[in-house]
Amino acid sequence: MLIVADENIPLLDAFFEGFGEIRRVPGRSIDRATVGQADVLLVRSVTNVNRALLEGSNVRFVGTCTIGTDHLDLDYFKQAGIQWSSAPGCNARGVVDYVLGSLQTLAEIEGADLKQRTYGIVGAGEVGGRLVKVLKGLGWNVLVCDPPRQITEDGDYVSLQQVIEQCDVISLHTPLIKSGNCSTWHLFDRQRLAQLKPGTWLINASRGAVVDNAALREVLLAREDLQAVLDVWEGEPEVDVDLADLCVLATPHIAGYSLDGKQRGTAQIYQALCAHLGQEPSIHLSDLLPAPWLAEMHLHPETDPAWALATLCRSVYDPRRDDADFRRSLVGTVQEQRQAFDLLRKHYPERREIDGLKVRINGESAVLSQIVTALGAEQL
Ligand SMILES: NC(=O)c1ccc[n+]([C@@H]2O[C@H](COP(=O)([O-])OP(=O)(O)OC[C@H]3O[C@@H](n4cnc5c(N)ncnc54)[C@H](O)[C@@H]3O)[C@@H](O)[C@H]2O)c1
Ligand SMILES: O=C(O)[C@H](O)[C@H](O)COP(=O)(O)O
Repeated sequence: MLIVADENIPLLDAFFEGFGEIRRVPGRSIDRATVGQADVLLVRSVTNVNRALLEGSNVRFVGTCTIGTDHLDLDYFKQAGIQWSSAPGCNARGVVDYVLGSLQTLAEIEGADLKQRTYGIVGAGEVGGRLVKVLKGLGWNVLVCDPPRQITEDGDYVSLQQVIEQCDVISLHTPLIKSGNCSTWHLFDRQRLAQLKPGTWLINASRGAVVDNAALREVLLAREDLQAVLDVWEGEPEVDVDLADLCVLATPHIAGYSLDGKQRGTAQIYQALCAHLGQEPSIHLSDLLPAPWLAEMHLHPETDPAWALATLCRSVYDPRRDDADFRRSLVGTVQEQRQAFDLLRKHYPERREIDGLKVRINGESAVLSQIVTALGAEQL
């Protein structure tokens, strides 16, 4: 069996060498010639997989080690009888950590009290759902907008208009859907952006085109009260540098890039390929993930809760370093910037999720205990 795989998929040998030959290719270079003889194609989000790529090839299984599927032509797969799998939820916790770390930076810059703000989560699936749980666990005021879920489930959902009118912080976690009733392409267009409440913080770690980037640039120029955090960009790896300059935090699509999340993505696709081939999975991620660098923290029971929250969030992930690295890369020609965007992602430093962190409170403190539990760390 020949497996053609994006070279940036971690643990390729560990999970897939037993199936046959693995041919590693840069994701943006995967073309018809590369996949022609392949039986299995393993990609990340940068490879568009469609009829133009696959027609006439041997490929019968496509795996994407990502949550997003907007780079896959699923209608064509169905028509052509090609099996496929994504990795739902694999890096969702990494994105939650990114949002939490961003909130700490925003609060610091604005001198704001995070618990006094109203949060609007747009899209409450794998990522948004986990984020809602953490924010509600902290006792914060959260509004959730998810029209597709609202139609099929009971639950406390609000409209997008309510989010725009009532929320101080809006975090976007929808898929990129380009047509239909629940289209999210330019969900935040010029009109909606102009309606944001004074002082709103807008965070987008979903897909770039969920926000009209040109409109956001104009609105941010006109309204100094708004603050934006962008991890994803319309047209990435090309980035609107003027827009990046106007953001409080700007990062190169790394919100979900925890080591755990990336390796989990590979493991999920390995399991899906085993199922496709009717094999029992024999390789387990728990045997491969290294121990985290930071394993345990101790808190005095009288620790200031806001300091404890900030310290725990930032001990896991602080987006300011990624922001600084990214801003330094936004120089030179457009081609150089595109390459830098990909290189920052290819050589991303090790970052872990909070589940691996154990926290001991040296005495009784209900408020600290609530924070540790809400964040998802293990309280000793
Ligand atoms: N920046 C990153 O590194 C990163 C990492 C992981 C995921 N993502 C992206 O984040 C997004 C969310 O991922 P997920 O795993 O939570 O997806 P998901 O499919 O689990 O959840 C998406 C939710 O959005 C809802 N939704 C759909 N249309 C909507 C609309 N018009 N308005 C409001 N809600 C709507 C769906 O009902 C669903 O509950 C995706 O775009 C994914 O590609 C980005
Ligand atoms: O959809 C996802 O899972 C994320 O956006 C993921 O972080 C994309 O990363 P990539 O595949 O581009 O490396």
